[in-house]
Amino acid sequence: MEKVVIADKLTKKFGNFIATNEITFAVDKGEIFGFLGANGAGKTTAMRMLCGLLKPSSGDAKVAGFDVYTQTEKIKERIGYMSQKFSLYEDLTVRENIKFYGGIYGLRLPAIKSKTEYILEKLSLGEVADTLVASLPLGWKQRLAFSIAMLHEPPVVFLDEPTGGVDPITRRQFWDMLYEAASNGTTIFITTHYMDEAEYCNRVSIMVDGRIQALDTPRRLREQYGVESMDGVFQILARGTSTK
Ligand SMILES: Nc1ncnc2c1ncn2[C@@H]1O[C@H](COP(=O)(O)OP(=O)(O)OP(=O)(O)O)[C@@H](O)[C@H]1O
Repeated sequence: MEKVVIADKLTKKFGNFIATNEITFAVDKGEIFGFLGANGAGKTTAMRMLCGLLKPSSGDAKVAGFDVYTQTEKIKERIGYMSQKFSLYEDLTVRENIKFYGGIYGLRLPAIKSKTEYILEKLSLGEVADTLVASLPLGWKQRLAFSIAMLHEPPVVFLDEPTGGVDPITRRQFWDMLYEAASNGTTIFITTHYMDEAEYCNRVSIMVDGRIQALDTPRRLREQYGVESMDGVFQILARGTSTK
């Protein structure tokens, strides 16, 4: 199986403080990999290193076959990225946002046009194509932001708490998009605080104080810790408490 994200003892120190401590894992092509941890565990730091935005202190990592020390520009071209504070322009329309980001990702005008039609149709946004993004419901904005992160058809997409602030049904609709992208071979690397979402991942890692404390399928983690849900696993590992 092709490995799309590989981290080998990847470490980031800020002065004497070790934010990410020798994390090691490999994510398969088309896998949905959940990257969990309590606030301050080091997830964002790790993700920024993998996206080529922050130089590691030590260890190695490759994303889409490129090295995080020496090939950061190539990595940036080949990844999609969406954060909780996703960067849609609220004062542009849906159509204008797609066009703007298409241009940033280097798509030509005909490709932008066909992608625009595809996204409008797929997300049933035809009626609001010329409406300002500011007036859309949050769940619609999140799905639009994900579609825009996928405009240049990256092999891997990094999602940093992409579904914050919406209800479980709206989150589920977002996850339908993730499953479809993954089944088409896109690798999904996602952080979340929602444990229903952790259950949806193929595999989950849980970080505590900069280290990966557990990494397996949700089912095997539940079995290993003898609990009914990923929330139970998370409480034991990340919060140091048991809810059994
Ligand atoms: N530039 C920096 N300089 C110093 N310390 C930093 C810096 N960036 C992050 N840290 C520290 O590293 C630790 C890990 O932060 P990080 O943002 O990676 O955690 P996180 O798991 O993403 O948390 P959250 O879920 O709150 O986003 C925190 O204690 C944070 O204060």
